[in-house]
Amino acid sequence: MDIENLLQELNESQRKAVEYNDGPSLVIAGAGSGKTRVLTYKIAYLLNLGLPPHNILSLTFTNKAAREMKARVGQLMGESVARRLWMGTFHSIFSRILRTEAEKIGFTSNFTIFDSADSRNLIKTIIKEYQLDDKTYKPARIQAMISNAKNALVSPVAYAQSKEMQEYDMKAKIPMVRDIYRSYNARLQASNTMDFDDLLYYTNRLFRDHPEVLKTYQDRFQFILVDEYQDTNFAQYLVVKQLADAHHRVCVVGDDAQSIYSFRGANIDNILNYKSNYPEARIFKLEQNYRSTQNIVNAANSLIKQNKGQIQKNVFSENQVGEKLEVASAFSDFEEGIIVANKIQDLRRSKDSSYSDFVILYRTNAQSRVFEESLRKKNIPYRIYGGLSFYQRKEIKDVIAYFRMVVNPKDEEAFKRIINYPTRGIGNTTVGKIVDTAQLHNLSLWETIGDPLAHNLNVNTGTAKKLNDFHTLIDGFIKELPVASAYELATKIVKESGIAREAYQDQTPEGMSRQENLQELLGGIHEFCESRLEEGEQNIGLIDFLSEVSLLSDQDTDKEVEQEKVTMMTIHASKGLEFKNVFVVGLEEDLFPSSMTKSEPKGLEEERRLFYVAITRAEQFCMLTYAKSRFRNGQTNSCNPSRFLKDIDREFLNANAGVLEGTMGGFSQQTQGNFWDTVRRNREEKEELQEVKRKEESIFERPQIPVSREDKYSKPNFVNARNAEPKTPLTKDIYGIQVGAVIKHERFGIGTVSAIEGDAASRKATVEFENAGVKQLLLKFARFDIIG
Ligand SMILES: Nc1ncnc2c1ncn2[C@@H]1O[C@H](COP(=O)(O)OP(=O)(O)OP(=O)(O)O)[C@@H](O)[C@H]1O
Ligand SMILES: [Mg+2]
Repeated sequence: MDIENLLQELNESQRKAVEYNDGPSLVIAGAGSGKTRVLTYKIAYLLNLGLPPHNILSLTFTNKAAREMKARVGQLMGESVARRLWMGTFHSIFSRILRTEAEKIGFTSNFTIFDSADSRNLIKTIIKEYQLDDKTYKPARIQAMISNAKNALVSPVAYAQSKEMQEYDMKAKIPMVRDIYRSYNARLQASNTMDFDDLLYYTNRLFRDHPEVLKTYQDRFQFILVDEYQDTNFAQYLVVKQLADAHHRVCVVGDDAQSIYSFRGANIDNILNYKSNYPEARIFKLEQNYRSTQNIVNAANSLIKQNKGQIQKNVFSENQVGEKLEVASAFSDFEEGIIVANKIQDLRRSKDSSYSDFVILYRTNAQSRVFEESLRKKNIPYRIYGGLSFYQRKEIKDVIAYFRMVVNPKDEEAFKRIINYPTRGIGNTTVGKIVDTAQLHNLSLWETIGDPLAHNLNVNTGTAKKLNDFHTLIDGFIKELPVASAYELATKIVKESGIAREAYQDQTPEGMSRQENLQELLGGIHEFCESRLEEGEQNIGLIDFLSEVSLLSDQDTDKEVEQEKVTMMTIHASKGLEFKNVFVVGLEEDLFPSSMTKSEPKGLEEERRLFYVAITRAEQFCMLTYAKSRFRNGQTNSCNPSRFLKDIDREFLNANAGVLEGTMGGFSQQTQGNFWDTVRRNREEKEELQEVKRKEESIFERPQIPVSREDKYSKPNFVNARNAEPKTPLTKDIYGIQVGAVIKHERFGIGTVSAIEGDAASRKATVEFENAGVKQLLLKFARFDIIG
């Protein structure tokens, strides 16, 4: 595309921001003003200037955001160029770098990644080994403390040496945290595994300790771009700084009013200090919001004005004035569900909208349940985004543990998960012995069972044989690793491990669902291989699949937005997205703002920013709802409307008489002195907050209501946006396809089926496509809709 035409699609300030590339720049602007657009167009602009795509590093907050940006750059500059960009989340980009450089930091390139549950399990084990009381040393709390330390780049040694940390831990009566931290890290390293925080921590260490490596990456990344900069933490900030130090060609965009991740260590100072880091930095402000109506923008402005600590911004919209924000009160959470479902149905008819134009945003995942019910009653299709993720399901985690074990046999948590799954008569006592022996000899669990006799593993011959069989089984898979594709090896593992047999013997509904999930997993791996092959890569092994899967975060567990479904998600997950119609629900004191944030002004301001993020997702219509009673923690409580409703200027609200009555009047903000407190002062608050949040999450875990499989969870789209059409289920004669049927295939477009052959898994259709010629589709994997 001609670059001049491209720049025409920007306003004056955006254009200036895109064209300035001589040094560091910061785009600071309110929601919907085109920050992400500036980054995307800047990439196109740089490519057009001749900068090779592999010299551009672009960091986003979610994999989904990266995919979208890549797709857009692809449209502008061609797909093959877009593919070569270094574009992804901090975690995915840095894990890629760490795999290449693993040896330099004491790992090997096949390291596996612990998810949060694995980390917690290891911490639990260590607490037990130290014979500490887990009521005092609460694993969740210790995990949060270690995570905070890592994000602040405090190593176990530095932790142990810090007087401040020690004083804090003594006061909190948990003086052994430093020992737990040390053991935890040593164990991770010994088992060649990293937790999520390590991906950032070790990248920093790598660059700090290996200047020659840093130099390589500084040279590679000639231009660095960061979206959602307000939510970067110290480790992320520092790694960007190190990379950009050589050339200062870095552009970050963000909005301090949308900083909502301080509980994960995000530090808004990064935005505020940008200018002191780079005195020569140019700052660009964007003021025009292109997303929302004037009423929505003005309402959001009036809300965020109530926060003391923020950079002054002027945000306006020249779109239509639009409708006022509607406020609705319900007698109960149940009724709230009905109100929202009715409104969706009305609006869909009156505005001829599609279901995918609607989103329901809530503060906590637990709130989705009532909406699931009310939408289902009305036959409104919906999708929960970031709900119980496919990869968190037990049977899937079990299979993934096998994969991890095969890729990295030292992986301790994976070992423990599968040593007796499917049941093979290796009990806890034996596992205990293996763990003890491993520690005694400084070996991994895997090495210990490799030669039980040599290591004096005190087990009887029967058990020794079982261990030996297990070892042989896994070893067989390991041998296949270099030669088999991810799909081939995964299929072999599912079969030969006995997992498939176990699932297929179980004909209960749960068993059937397990079978479907296994099928779905293998189908997904197949697609993954196919799409990578299409992208020109070769030898797509299990390790490639595993790297991709381990980095999927909550926000990425989506199916595609284009589907004809109402979306439900937490506000945290909605960052950066936009929808025509937005419902922000559960606007009640103690829920939103949540009870644990109310007592401190900083917490309250963050909650208010969260509300700001929610409202600013809306393009045309926004409804705010609250219930007067709600079922929580096993009982029905009466609730008061959120004080935030009062924060919005009445002129932008459409509230029936009495709806706003009882909202907290005259709530006065305490003066906060210096809003951005020192790290030290924050620490206690943050930990407490995290602890309560975790607790809340576990209390509120969504009860599982049997719904259709698709709605029950959402499977991450790790392939790419091409999987846009609803997936054909993988069961038997499901294809329901006949000769003569007209189908729409996601890649080949429209075509007519001319023949069908083969049985069950190998059933194939020959299709004459209008524009893609004749193709044979393996129905098990083909993605299409029957349209006639
Ligand atoms: N100059 C423009 N002309 C037309 N549309 C625009 C322009 N700038 C931005 N938009 C559109 O406005 C919407 C918001 O833009 P974008 O998502 O880039 O904003 P943002 O500042 O990143 O928002 P957020 O803070 O929510 O992440 C998008 O749909 C984008 O395509
Ligand atoms: Mg954005």
